[in-house]
Amino acid sequence: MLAAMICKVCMHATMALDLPTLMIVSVLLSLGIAVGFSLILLLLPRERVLQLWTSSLWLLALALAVVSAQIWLPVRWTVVVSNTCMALANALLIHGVAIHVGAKRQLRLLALGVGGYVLTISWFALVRPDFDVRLHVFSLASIACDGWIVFLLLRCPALDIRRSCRLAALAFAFHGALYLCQLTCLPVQADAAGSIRHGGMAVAGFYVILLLLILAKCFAMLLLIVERLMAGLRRMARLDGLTGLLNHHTVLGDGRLLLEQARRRRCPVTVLLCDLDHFKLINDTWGHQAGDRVLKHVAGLIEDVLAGGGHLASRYGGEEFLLVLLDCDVGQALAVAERLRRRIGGGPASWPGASIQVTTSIGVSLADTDSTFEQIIARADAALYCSKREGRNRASISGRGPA
Ligand SMILES: Nc1nc2c(ncn2[C@@H]2O[C@H](COP(=O)(O)OP(=O)(O)OP(=O)(O)O)[C@@H](O)[C@H]2O)c(=O)[nH]1
Repeated sequence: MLAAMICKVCMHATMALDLPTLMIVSVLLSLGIAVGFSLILLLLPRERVLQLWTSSLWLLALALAVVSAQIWLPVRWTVVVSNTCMALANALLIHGVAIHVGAKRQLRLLALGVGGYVLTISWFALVRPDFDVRLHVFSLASIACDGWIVFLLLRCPALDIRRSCRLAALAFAFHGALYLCQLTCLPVQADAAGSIRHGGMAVAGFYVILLLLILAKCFAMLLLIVERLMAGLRRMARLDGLTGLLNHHTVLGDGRLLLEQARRRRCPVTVLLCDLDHFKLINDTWGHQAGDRVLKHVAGLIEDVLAGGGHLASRYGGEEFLLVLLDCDVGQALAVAERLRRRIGGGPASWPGASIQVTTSIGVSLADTDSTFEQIIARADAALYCSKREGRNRASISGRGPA
């Protein structure tokens, strides 16, 4: 009974859907989507990908409007103009996806594709008019664009935007698959002169599903932008804006987690608290911006020394850095502290007209079995104080004094 009802509805839709109606629906829909994207662009005017996709959607709306105007304009020229707009729209879409996933931009290949497509369509519209060939070329080009986009989305290296990339790839893959079906399974096509009814329910169904998939693609594009913005916000909330290391709040949370996991696996954890020596003097001598430069320089050295190994590196306060070393006993931690101290003391930060020398004092504290993370940091702080008291530019171990 349900199947009969669905059949009835489809039959009704088929009878109601002739090509001009469908074209008007498509134009209105694409205009609505383009306006929607433009409104979002007003909120995010610097979003390069959104700029490209919004332009692409306006071009798509223009292409459909030109096709709808075939009743009043010379058909051949409307075919050329609408297909040119469509090709440019797809090029902007692909370019935006490439930027979104951080892939290499292939502007030359895109320009070649657009040029080749427009020339082929123009040939079969102006020189040797042939509707069937044009339709096949259009379908093949759509499949190629969707395939290109799916390829880019699935190869996206960033973990934090991978979910939306996969969902969007699905929408584009369905869109491409629909054109593949059209190319291989639909013998009778609707054209400007005819109506969808000539093609029967299959052709009407194709156009209805096509509209739905275009909507799905647009939602997928929004999803891509939303997830990337959210990932950016999450990153900003976790990191220190100046150095790019973890910030105070994040290292406390991540450190507690790391400590719990390490205790379960019975592997040692050590905390290093580093404080730059006489940093106020650097600010007073060279200015605050030079001080910032030194902080970035030191952060780079810390990242270098701790590369790999699952350790945490953070900017704990103004000129204080807290490091949490996983799977490191006191001896290994001290070796890391010494390496870091020598790297920082051995290579001055470059600043216009000067190179600024800085040293660091370090406190080292091993996590025992029952202290909280905060208590371990407090012990590292006491050891750091010991290093400062003993003359700076040295590392001290909690409870043992200078190494
Ligand atoms: N440029 C810059 N300076 C900062 C920043 N955060 C804190 N500071 C400065 O860091 C300096 C820290 O000074 P103090 O706490 O006296 O420490 P110190 O001069 O390093 O002396 P010791 O630690 O005893 O060796 C202050 O002058 C702060 O203004 C920052 O983000 N950028």
